Amino acid sequence: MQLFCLFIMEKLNKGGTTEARPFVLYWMRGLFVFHKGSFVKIVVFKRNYLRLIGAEVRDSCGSSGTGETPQAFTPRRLTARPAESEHLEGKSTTTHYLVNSNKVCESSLHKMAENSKEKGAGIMKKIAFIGAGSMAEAIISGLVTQQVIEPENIFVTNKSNDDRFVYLKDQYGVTATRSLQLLVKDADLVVLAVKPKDILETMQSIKEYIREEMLFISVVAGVHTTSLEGIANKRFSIVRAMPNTSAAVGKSATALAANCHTKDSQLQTAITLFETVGTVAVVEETQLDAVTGLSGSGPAYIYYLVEALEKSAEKIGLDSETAKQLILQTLMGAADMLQKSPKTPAVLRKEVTSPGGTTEAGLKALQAHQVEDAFIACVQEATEQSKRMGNQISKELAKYVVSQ
Ligand SMILES: NC(=O)C1=CN([C@@H]2O[C@H](COP(=O)(O)OP(=O)(O)OC[C@H]3O[C@@H](n4cnc5c(N)ncnc54)[C@H](O)[C@@H]3O)[C@@H](O)[C@H]2O)C=CC1
Ligand SMILES: O=C(O)[C@@H]1CCC=N1
Repeated sequence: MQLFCLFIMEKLNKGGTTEARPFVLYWMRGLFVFHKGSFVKIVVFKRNYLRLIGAEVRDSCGSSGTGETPQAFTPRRLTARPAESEHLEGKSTTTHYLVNSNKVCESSLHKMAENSKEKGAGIMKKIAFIGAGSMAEAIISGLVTQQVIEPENIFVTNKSNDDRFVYLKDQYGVTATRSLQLLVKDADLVVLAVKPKDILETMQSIKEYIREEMLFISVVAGVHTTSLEGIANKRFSIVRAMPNTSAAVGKSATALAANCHTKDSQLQTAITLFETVGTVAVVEETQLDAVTGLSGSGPAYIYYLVEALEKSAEKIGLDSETAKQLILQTLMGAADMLQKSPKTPAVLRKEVTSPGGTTEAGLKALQAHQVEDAFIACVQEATEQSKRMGNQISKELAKYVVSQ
């Protein structure tokens, strides 16, 4: 089984570049903690750095983003929690208490949390969340847990769910309001966390409150910064973020991309914010579709693998509880090996594979079913879908901008 984990890691890496390894590894670890439920912790693995992959991006500044946007001169790093689908109706799937179970990382974690607090204390006086769902709650939980900002200075709004307001107030002590003026007034940072389908309506309702000096963070999949600027009909600092649901356990692998109006200090604020819920990589905006296909959607691929392993365990006669425990520990062990060992996934895989042994027989079955190709196609298709969604929304917004 451990071998299968290494195999998946190898295949997912093949869909991108070797630079994707820390990213893949980080979300795998996040999944395991999320899956295990009771062993929850916040870990800010700042050593997981990603390098910028040079990419051309057109922005509202009318120029290529390469070398001009703040990310071009900022160290690229991995650092990064989910919450309200409307169906949750006030309830939450987010784990609220974050306990550090990793002794090795303890001192550096505390140091980093202190750094985040220090940075946050100076930069974040008021944060407004538009959308009070899974992603918003995940981030709020990280900020409150790490005492980056006083909870009452976190303002949230949603479309119509009052139970959700009560829940968030009780759980985190945040200020919930439907007054957009109160929400955004004096906010240094606005986090847009609505579904892509609600973007037009949301931006229309808040555009009059957007000020040039404010930092706007969008976690909305696929929606380009130029589309957000276009609909607001003004130029302002926007950082797009692509976290994943492992943010719920402080283990998101988040990627950020800033538009050309974003100051370096504002990008640092965004990094600090997402470091409270995991790791952060700074990329060009054009890379966000790939990030979405790899690590944004990534948790689902691993859950799918676990479902398949659970089915296989049943077929070979193991009881489900024993199988669950074996699968989870094998996943966690493989993730730890990948993180702590200098060996590549391929070398680690070979170490499990005795010539003529069981592993070799199992791997042959995977190859016969073209599992490698399937994983590569999976990540590529998810990436293409992110592009398609983004382009479709850009077109819809363009129609709106022209006709308004
Ligand atoms: N679920 C995931 O794994 C990930 C999701 N994302 C992105 O995060 C965003 C939010 O996702 P979730 O939190 O899962 O969604 P959700 O459905 O849980 O929450 C959406 C929130 O937006 C609010 N909303 C809708 N229209 C509004 C309006 N006009 N004004 C104010 N609030 C409004 C809803 O009331 C709700 O509170 C999406 O754009 C998604 O692409 C990004 C990364 C991963
Ligand atoms: O499936 C989706 O579209 C969103 C974006 C990344 C994860 N979930």
